[in-house]
Parts: sequence; structure tokens; C-alpha cells
Amino acid sequence: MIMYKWVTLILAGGQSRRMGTSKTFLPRKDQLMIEHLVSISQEVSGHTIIISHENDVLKLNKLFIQNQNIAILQDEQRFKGFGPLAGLYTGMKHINAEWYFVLANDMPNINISYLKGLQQCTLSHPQSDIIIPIHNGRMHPLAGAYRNQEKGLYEYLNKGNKKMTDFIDSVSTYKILEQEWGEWTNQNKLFFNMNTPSDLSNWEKNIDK
Ligand SMILES: Nc1nc2c(ncn2[C@@H]2O[C@H](COP(=O)(O)OP(=O)(O)OP(=O)(O)O)[C@@H](O)[C@H]2O)c(=O)[nH]1
Repeated sequence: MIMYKWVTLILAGGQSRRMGTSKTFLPRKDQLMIEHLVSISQEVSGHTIIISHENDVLKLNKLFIQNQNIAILQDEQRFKGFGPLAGLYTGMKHINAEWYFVLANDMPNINISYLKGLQQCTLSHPQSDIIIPIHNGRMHPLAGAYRNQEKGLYEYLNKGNKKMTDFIDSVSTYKILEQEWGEWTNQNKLFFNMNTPSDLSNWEKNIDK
């Protein structure tokens, strides 16, 4: 089995209830959100896995048909409805890697400078299981790096647990403070995420096109 050093898991398996339309295909400058995330992920990782929703699989397959380094999956049946951790588990089960960058499909400001910084962090913190950023005192677990922990995640989910924060608290987590990630990128709204149509239009009004 190929063992990658880094793989990216793009979480796109949510219901997008508040947005009312799939966040995966929202416009982002001259691309779609998913195209942006895939293109930055491919600069730091050997493979990208999109953990998608059943309604989007066909469209994603068409969009990335030419790209051998992308897999499009759905959450493992057993853990459907378990939220983001089900996506992590599915990706870890599918491809063996040392580290997984995890990206939500609704953070339009995540950029390559940030991902490169996160990648360096995996090299400088080899003893950590999870590396996640903090902004204004809040953790952003869907913009972090996770060491392969397929077995631990299986056990956690199989007991009926779904909560991401409890899982994070149960392992060795390195928190990247603002001073640190602020040196990698000057994007201060890095972890902004779009949940509603008004988030999208506010973001579009404020981006530097
Ligand atoms: N693979 C997978 N990803 C999920 C799941 N639930 C949420 N996500 C992803 O986690 C991120 C944050 O999701 P939320 O904004 O909390 O939820 P959402 O389902 O996208 O949107 P709402 O239905 O409005 O809550 C997004 O990237 C989602 O696609 C899930 O069950 N499986």
C-alpha cells in the first residue's frame, strides 16, 4: 500500500442547509470553491480526497475526471450522519498517509501560504497527533493537520461519539497561535466560513478581485 507523507481531505459532505445550495460549487473569484481548494491542496500533498455528499458526486466526478490524484468519496456508510469526523475517518481508511490536511468546503480565504506553513508545522511537531489553528481564542479544527489515526477514530465513532472537540482533547494537540500563523499569511480573515447566502454576498463584496 502506498504511504503518502501528506494527503488532503476536503470535507464536502455536509447538508448545506443554511446556504440552501451546495457550498462545494459556490463561486470564488474566477473558480468554484472546490477548484480553489483542490488547486492549493495539490501544491502540498500527493493526493486529494473530497469527501462529498451524494447529491454532488456526479458533478465532482465530471469536474475532476482528468485528475488521477483526486478521489471522490462519500462517508463510510456505518458513520453517515456523524459529521466531519466521519469524513476524516473515511479519508484515512481510503488512503494511507502519515498526515492529512483537513479543509472545510466553506472557507474561501484559506490560501497556499497557510497550507505551506501548516506543512512545515507537521515537520517541526512530529510528536503531535493533531495541529490546529486558534483565532480569537477559538479553535478551527477544519483547517488543521491530522496524523493518521484511523484506528482511534474508528473506536471513537463506533462508540457513538461524534464531537470533534472531545476527540481533539483526547489526543496530543498542538495549537497554532495567531502570532505563528500570522507570519505565514497576511490574510487576517483566514478562517472566515460561509454558512448562509448573506455570508456569501458579504464575502463577495469584501474580496480583493
Ligand atoms: N464528510 C462530511 N463532512 C461534513 C459532514 N457534516 C459537515 N461536514 C463538513 O464540515 C464543514 C462544516 O460544516 P457545517 O457548516 O457545520 O455544516 P453544513 O452541513 O455544511 O451546513 P449546514 O447544513 O448549514 O449546517 C463543511 O465542510 C461540511 O461539508 C458530514 O457528515 N460528513
